[in-house]
Amino acid sequence: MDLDRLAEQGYVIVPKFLAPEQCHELYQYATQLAPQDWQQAGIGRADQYTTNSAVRQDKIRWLQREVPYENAYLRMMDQLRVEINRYLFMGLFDYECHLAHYPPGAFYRKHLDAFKGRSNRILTTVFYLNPEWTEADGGQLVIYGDRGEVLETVLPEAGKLVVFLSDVFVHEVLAGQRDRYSITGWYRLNASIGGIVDPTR
Ligand SMILES: O=C(O)CCC(=O)C(=O)O
Ligand SMILES: [Fe+2]
Repeated sequence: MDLDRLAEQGYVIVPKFLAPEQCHELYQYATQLAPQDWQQAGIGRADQYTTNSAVRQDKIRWLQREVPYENAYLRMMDQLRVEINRYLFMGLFDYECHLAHYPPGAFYRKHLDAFKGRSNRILTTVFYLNPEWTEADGGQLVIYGDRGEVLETVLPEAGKLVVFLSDVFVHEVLAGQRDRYSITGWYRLNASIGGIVDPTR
């Protein structure tokens, strides 16, 4: 992964972050989950959490260390965290992530993943699991610059990882024609102060 690029432009797109076999396993895992394994995605954290289908319509599943397939991904992202800290001195403290499933037609309107000075979400990672995704399938991630210009339009293709600063880049997920699977996560700083434990979600 090109950490210089991340440092320079605030985001990086890695077309083949994982080998095809690893992507395929995660894809199989995500697609065989039962409806009760998923929850309606919301906006906001902890006591500010609400669901709002006008803003986002995906279903999510927080990954847990107790589930082997899920732990494997978490451990890999832990390694990446150490690498980023070593190289960019970011002091990232931990990582949380969820699987996301966007059924056909589902979207996530323009948003930031964190607000300046208000959140401990520092870096967003999005990893895509979708084999043979084409332009016609839609479901692109659009990343905007600070004047509202389009910086990147990203196809959610299997193996691709996108990493960006959570409080800098407005982004959105366009509606697609197919079921769209991804793993979205956040590297966080430890914002616990005065013995008050900061909730992870
Ligand atoms: O799936 C994507 O491309 C982005 C998802 C996203 O923006 C989020 O979950 O906050
Ligand atoms: Fe987001």
